Amino acid sequence: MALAYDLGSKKPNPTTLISSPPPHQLIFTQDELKKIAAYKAVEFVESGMVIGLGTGSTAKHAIDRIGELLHQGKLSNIIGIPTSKQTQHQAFCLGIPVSDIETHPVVDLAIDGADEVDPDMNLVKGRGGSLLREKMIESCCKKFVVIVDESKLVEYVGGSGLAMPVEIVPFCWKFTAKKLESLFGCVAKLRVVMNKLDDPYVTDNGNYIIDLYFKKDVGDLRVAGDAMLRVAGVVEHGMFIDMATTLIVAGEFGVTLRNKY
Ligand SMILES: O=C[C@H](O)[C@H](O)[C@H](O)COP(=O)(O)O
Repeated sequence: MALAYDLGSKKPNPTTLISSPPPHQLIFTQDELKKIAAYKAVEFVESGMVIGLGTGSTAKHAIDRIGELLHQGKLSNIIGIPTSKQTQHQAFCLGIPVSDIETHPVVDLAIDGADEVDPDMNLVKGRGGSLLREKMIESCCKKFVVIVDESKLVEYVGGSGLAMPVEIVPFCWKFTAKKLESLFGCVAKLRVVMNKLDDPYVTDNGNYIIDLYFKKDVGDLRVAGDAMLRVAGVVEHGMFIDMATTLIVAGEFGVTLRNKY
């Protein structure tokens, strides 16, 4: 075992390198790295577990793998809790039995991707539009395994310069967007359907997404998150603060695994 990089964090680094790149280094595509991280996470899945099934291109690989292991008889009695309609459909197609957190309020393990991961394992999620259901499910799981390729690692939340998604109610959305802009000095854009610039993107919950673009670090994440939630019209934000318990990163250096708790 060897210790891996820590992205400049001053804290002791508990990251463990669990596999090294092959001697004649292969170049993996980003999707291959996502798949490597996803397969590693599925090693945590045991028969009889209730599993939170994430959303997005990385989580998709994990769900495919769970379906494969079920069909091979290597896993049994799994119950999946999908974090989106898209994931529910995937689980259905793979024959993974599904439920929800009303019927199964205790989730053993959730596996999901992320858009950004900071050195404290705080996340940005929701660029795929599923942040609300993800947060509802992943906040009640015993273990939350986040799977990413190395491109998702940032020095601070918002550090990629890309969107920080916020789910809002459609009613007077421009008013809510302006409030968020003036509160944080950021740029707020309504998410629209790809190739249909006049059609707002509508979440599984019938809401809109406002993407915030910050010019600098938002500072204390809890303070910023609480301030967002105090804006009437905001349903939830995409910062997942202190929720991830395990982080699996796949990169050209190999795969690292880091436990927070
Ligand atoms: O709403 C989408 C989710 O938060 C995804 O987990 C996140 O956007 C990462 O997606 P991907 O694995 O496709 O990069």
